[in-house]
Amino acid sequence: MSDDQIRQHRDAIDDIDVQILKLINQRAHHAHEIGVLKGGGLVYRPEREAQVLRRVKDLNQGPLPSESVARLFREIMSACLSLEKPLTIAFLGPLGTFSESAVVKHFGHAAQLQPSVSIDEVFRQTEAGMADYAVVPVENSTEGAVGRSLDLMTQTPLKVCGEVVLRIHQHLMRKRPDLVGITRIYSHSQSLAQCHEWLNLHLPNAERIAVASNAEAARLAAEDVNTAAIGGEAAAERYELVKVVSNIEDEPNNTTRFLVLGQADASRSGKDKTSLVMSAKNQPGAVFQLLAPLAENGVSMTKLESRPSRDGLWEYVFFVDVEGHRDDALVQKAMKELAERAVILRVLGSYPVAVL
Ligand SMILES: C=C(O[C@@H]1C=C(C(=O)O)C=C[C@H]1O)C(=O)O
Repeated sequence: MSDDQIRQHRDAIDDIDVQILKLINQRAHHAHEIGVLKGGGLVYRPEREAQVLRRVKDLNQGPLPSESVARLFREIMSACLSLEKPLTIAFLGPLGTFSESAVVKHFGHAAQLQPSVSIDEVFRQTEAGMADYAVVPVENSTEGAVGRSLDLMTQTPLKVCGEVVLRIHQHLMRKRPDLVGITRIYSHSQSLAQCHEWLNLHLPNAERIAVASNAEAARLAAEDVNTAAIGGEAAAERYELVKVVSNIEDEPNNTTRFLVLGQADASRSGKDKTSLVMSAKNQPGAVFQLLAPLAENGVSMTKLESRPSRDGLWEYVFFVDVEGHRDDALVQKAMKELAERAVILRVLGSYPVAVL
């Protein structure tokens, strides 16, 4: 291709960029006007954002992949929303954790990050209004439930208004670019567990030390050349460590699911989920009977998780996710019947199925 042809294409791109810039700012103007009309009420509307993202994915005819288009619009909306009001999001810090990646994936880069020292603190700050939303991990495809998040979910007045599904890649990182002389490996207990087989095979003699977060692990590994950390890309970058071996997670489809909590849940988006927590009487067949109204009303269950109840020995609470919104007729009917059978039934919130 000649220089002349390249110049023609670049001229075309320059013209298009002028139009894109103008259109994005027109969009931002409308978002700002909507913000004024909301009059200080809730500015972030998860159901609308999910609809915008689904629509552009459906309309997209390429050559850009729909996932890329959705990511671009995620950032455009993030910037537009910050004109209405910048959102502050609490998550398990420090910076460099997978929770931070989940926040950015869901809210875009215009959101203000508020790293907290523990999952308890994430809930507390959001409940106290020091953060607009909380993002907490609830389950990992390899390791199962994140107990602390679930326990806190039963007590909080916050509502679930979204979910984030994040593909997790774990890397072995340290100051040196090789595996020589590693005596200790730091990581969060979940990450250590997710890389258990790889560690048994490649570093069987190194001591495994569980610490509060992967970012904390990376910080410790940066201080001592005889140690290593396991964590994500963000942790390696933040502490300037070499990724000696990438993708060491035992399960190739390793994903973590996070929930977004705020003062209210979401309205219907057309493709929603509802999270419930309930407890059954301590008698044979109780769980089966408890859940029967879901099947009888054709409401699909996407998750069932049990946790020991904290106020009764050998009593259990159940976390159940169902397809549909709490305003859907069949979901309402099923919940009414569930409420008659359960000792406790609480709706944690309805929210759009993750789009990104
Ligand atoms: C503009 C609005 O406010 C926010 C920004 C949105 C956008 O940029 O499209 C969508 C939903 C809201 O989170 C709206 O409610 O429509």
